[in-house]
Parts: sequence; structure tokens; C-alpha cells
Amino acid sequence: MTALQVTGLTVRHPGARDRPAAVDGVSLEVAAGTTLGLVGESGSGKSSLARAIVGLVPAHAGRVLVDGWEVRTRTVRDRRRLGRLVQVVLQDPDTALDPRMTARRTLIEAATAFRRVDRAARAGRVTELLGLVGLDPALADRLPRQLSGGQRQRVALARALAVEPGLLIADEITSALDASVQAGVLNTVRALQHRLGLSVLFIGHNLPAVCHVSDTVAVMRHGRIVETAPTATILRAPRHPYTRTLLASVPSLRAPSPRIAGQRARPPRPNA
Ligand SMILES: Nc1ncnc2c1ncn2[C@@H]1O[C@H](COP(=O)(O)OP(=O)(O)OP(=O)(O)O)[C@@H](O)[C@H]1O
Repeated sequence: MTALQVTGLTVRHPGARDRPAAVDGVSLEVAAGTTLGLVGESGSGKSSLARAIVGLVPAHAGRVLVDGWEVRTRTVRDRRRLGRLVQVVLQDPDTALDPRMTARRTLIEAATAFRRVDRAARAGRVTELLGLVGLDPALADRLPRQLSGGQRQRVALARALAVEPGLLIADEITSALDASVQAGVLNTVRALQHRLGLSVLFIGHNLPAVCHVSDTVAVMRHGRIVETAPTATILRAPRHPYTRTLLASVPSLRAPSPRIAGQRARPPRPNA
């Protein structure tokens, strides 16, 4: 079963028609219950691809299937269906969260957007969601400005989970965080994926971070996927010169033990 299937997707941004396509005929798949990492340097087209998948920017060509359904965003009904199937968490939790809403209200609003949740069950659901992302339930009544950057990003993650989507798209979710906080959020994403059986498209420019949470990694450059392989293969035997360049710039990831073949990469050190 395929959670996400993208075929021949091309994105040309308005006002940039004379430049190469931001996304140029990209095809990729996220198998149900697995994480596909999408890695590439800034400007390679990762966010354009993510936005096109959920209809935030128009696709020039190509096809996107989520859980077998061809994504459309023409009607309110289409958009609701898409929102139930896919949730997106973005880089900057400061702009993603409503500054006037406590974590509790944010989570209740998301949990009840598509499903009925009895009033009596709501407090329990908030506690459960905060627990899932490793937050103390005592933080439920805080506003975003009363939380740290890492805590805000966890609330954004909990809000996405509140909808109970089959597919989560995480676009550079650790990039705005201090290095010391990044590893904790990455570990949370990996634990969630295992525990909830989520399908995840995890986007980032930091190869160790992407490898840490991903079963398979796709490497993107200049709008195209240059290599897709299981994470252990990307680390041990990358085929494309660009993948090798990315690896070479991360000394701690070179020549990993062959024992990790078929397994996930070792966790990055918290200060990596
Ligand atoms: N709204 C837009 N209008 C015009 N060009 C855009 C727009 N958004 C992105 N681009 C261009 O599309 C290309 C891909 O950008 P995109 O943001 O998708 O890359 P990225 O890999 O996500 O980069 P980053 O990691 O820095 O976010 C870049 O050349 C960028 O300048």
C-alpha cells in the first residue's frame, strides 16, 4: 500500500517562468507506515514539492495520489478530505501557531476539525497528544510566546497528529531550532512514526538528521531526484556524485559500520 505517490510532478513558480522549473518531473513514493527522507541543499525545490503535494502551489504537470486518492483542492470538500489525509508541519513554529491560542485550544480545535470528540474526552485527548510529543501536560494552558522554540515545534507536531492523518509532511521542522533541541525533536518524530504507524515525508537539508528518521532517502538537486535508496545504502554506498558530496561534508557519517545495512542510521549526536 502506498501512502503517497508522486509521478512526474513539475512546478514552475509564477514570475519565474524563464528560470528552470523549481520541481522538474519528480516521482517518488512513501510506502505506508514508513518514512521517506527528502534531502537537498537550499533552493533544490524541496518546499515547492511539498507545497505542490498539498495544493498550496499549482503543479504544471504530474500526478499526486494520497492513499490512492488523486489530490484535488478545487472544492471545500476536496480540501477537507486532503486535510484529513495529510498534515504538514513547517519550519517555523512561530508563524505556524496562532499567538492568541493556548496549546490546549490549538489541539482541541485540530482534534475536532474533522471528528466529533465529546467534551468530556477533550481534556484527556490534549494530555495524550502532549504526551505523544514529549511535552508536560502542565504546559497545556500556555500561549506560544510562553513556550520555547522546541516546545512550540512539538505543539505544532501535536496539532498535526490531533487530526489523525495517515501522512505527515515535515518540512525542515528542526531547522529553526537550536542544535541541542534538534535531536530531541528528531527522536520524537521517529518514535511517533513507530508508535502510530504513520507514513512520513521528512524534508531537510541536514543529511544526518534526515537519515536518522528515514527508512528510505531521496536526494534532490536542481529540482530533480538524483538518487533514491534505503538509508543504509545512501550512507554506505551512495551512487550519485552529489550524494557523495553531501556525505563528504559530514565527516561523522563517513564509512559507517556495515552492520547498519538494512537498519536505520545511528542517531546523530545531540550537538551534531
Ligand atoms: N513563490 C515563489 N516564486 C518564485 N520562485 C520561487 C517561489 N518559491 C520558491 N521559488 C524558487 O524555486 C526554487 C526552489 O525553492 P524551494 O523553496 O522549493 O527550495 P528548497 O529546497 O525548499 O529550499 P530551502 O531549503 O531554502 O527552503 C528556488 O530557486 C526558489 O527561488
